[in-house]
Amino acid sequence: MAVPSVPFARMNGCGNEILVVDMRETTARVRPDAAIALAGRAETHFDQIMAIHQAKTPGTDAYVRIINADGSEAEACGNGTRCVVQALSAETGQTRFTFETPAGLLLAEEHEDGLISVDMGKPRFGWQDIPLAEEFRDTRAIELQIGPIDAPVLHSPSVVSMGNPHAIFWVKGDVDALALDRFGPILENHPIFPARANISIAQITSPTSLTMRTWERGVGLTRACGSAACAAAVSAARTRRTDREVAVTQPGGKLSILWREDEHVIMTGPAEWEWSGMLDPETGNFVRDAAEGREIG
Ligand SMILES: N[C@@H](CCC[C@H](N)C(=O)O)C(=O)O
Repeated sequence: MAVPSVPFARMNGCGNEILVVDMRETTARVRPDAAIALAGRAETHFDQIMAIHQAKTPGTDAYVRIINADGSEAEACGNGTRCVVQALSAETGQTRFTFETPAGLLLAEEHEDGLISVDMGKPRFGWQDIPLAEEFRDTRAIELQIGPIDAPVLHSPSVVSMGNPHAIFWVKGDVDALALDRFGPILENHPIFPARANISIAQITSPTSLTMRTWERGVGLTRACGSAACAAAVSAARTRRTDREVAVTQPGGKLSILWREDEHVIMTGPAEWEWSGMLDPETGNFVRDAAEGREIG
């Protein structure tokens, strides 16, 4: 039986390329093959698909699945969540949302200035939570390095779960100077990370700011990664490199991250709509809307 097409919007959060797909009127799912096909085309190339499904739990606004460009599913996506907020608030005027994801609940709010805050929950630091393949008592700096044994290029990352696994390598110099495209895939798939990991390199630029780049699990190099920004901010504060509130600069833009005293991490930043269309979630075939409308529903 043919699956009806569903509306989708091409958006970005600080340059993180997002397809917001509205699955609320169908029981179908975005198939991994369809995602891979969409990621492979220049026009619909994306880092994550945010598939919005009917809410499963009373009190929540939607159930959201997060699909990486390689068809794998992720537990968290900060930049994509802001895009979902913007798409739904454009449709309904609602500004506060509670989303359910496979990893739990996310609270989000659009502010008057258009910026969007997402409560990304509490970071987890236990080695089984991240997860790591073996016990590390101190996850502020684990024994892992890349490059010659006596002159490693990258070493001793902080590791943390923001719902999804992150490793942050601290560097003194320019984050653009390192070949993350070469080291990223090796580290993402390193045996120490049984669920793979998002790999970032970060430079502290002041007690309230850092600059970073990320090799995303299931994607590759991205212009921004919200959960990685949270992971870096939390790890920087935890290792006394910065305060608990920092401005994070990534190639695609800036995010503000606050690690509150109650341990919740609040990420604030923009989301941008680009264009809309209709999509077959089983094949990845799509048509662009002729008239550039604003809503996805
Ligand atoms: N871009 C996202 C993170 C997406 C998920 C990640 N690739 C994973 O597999 O964990 C963000 O903004 O957080």
